[in-house]
Amino acid sequence: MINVIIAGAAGRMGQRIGYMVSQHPELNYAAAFEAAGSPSIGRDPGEMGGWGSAGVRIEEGLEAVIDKGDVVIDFTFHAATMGFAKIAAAHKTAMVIGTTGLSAENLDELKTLSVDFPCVQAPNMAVGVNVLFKLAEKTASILGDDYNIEIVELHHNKKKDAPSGTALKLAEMAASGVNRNLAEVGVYERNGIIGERTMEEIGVQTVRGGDIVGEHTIYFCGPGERIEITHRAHSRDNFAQGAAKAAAWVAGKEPGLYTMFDVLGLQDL
Ligand SMILES: NC(=O)C1=CN([C@@H]2O[C@H](COP(=O)(O)OP(=O)(O)OC[C@H]3O[C@@H](n4cnc5c(N)ncnc54)[C@H](O)[C@@H]3O)[C@@H](O)[C@H]2O)C=CC1
Ligand SMILES: O=C(O)C1=N[C@H](C(=O)O)C[C@H](O)C1
Repeated sequence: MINVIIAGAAGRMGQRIGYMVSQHPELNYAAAFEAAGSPSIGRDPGEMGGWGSAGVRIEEGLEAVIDKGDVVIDFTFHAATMGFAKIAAAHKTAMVIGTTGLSAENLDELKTLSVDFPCVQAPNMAVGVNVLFKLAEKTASILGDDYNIEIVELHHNKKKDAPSGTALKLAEMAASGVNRNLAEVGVYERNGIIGERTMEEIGVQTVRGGDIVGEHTIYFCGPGERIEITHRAHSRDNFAQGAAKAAAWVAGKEPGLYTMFDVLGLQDL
């Protein structure tokens, strides 16, 4: 069995990942931890989530549990994630990172750290979204420069980062399909007398409200027609299943930075 350590075990994702790990035939829920001072410390994450006993108690900090597992699954907060990655790299323990809001500098640092440990990092671990990433790139490359590309994402009112990591990755994939650099053409807000839209720009807009789990639409708007491709998450379970799948895949792999395309075999599509 592969022993799994779950970071942020009391969080919305940490809870569902715990359940999926407990159900996975190759995975064992070996340890859980939370931030210092969390009221969940000492509690059983399964009992907290209402799915039975996980057989572990939530501890404080990764250092307390790092020797108990083969892989750390992290869906927490970007500032914390980079600290966990340093600890996992030092212990050569595999990691699955689903936390979003990582900066370009964070991702560069992760790449450097990954010479010492195998790590899967992806802003969305649902199968359907990873297919959508590929569709965005292909559709953009087929339609070319005559179609305006716009992305709209909707999430719950507790989400801390914007735009979502998924929307940013969608924009990056579409930009790659039309040979543009997202850093140069991404537009994240429009307000006032902004003038006509340029053909090059790729718009990314954010909606926050209620308990929306996550929705992403990419629009290709051309002369006389438009294509809209939407992914809607009905619950957090697809993300959590993807995280469990990634953990089973990455344990024992060679050091390196991997994505869900590697886990799902979509790299060459
Ligand atoms: N890649 C994917 O498929 C998905 C990624 N996410 C991302 O996962 C992250 C978490 O999302 P939610 O679960 O909704 O948030 P949440 O706020 O419900 O859970 C985060 C948990 O991390 C804990 N935490 C924060 N700092 C910590 C630290 N230093 N040490 C240990 N635990 C710490 C918090 O106490 C909390 O329990 C976000 O960045 C979100 O965008 C969410 C869904 C899917
Ligand atoms: O915070 C969330 O909830 C989600 N975050 C991810 C993101 O930022 O893309 C993935 C998913 O849409 C849910």
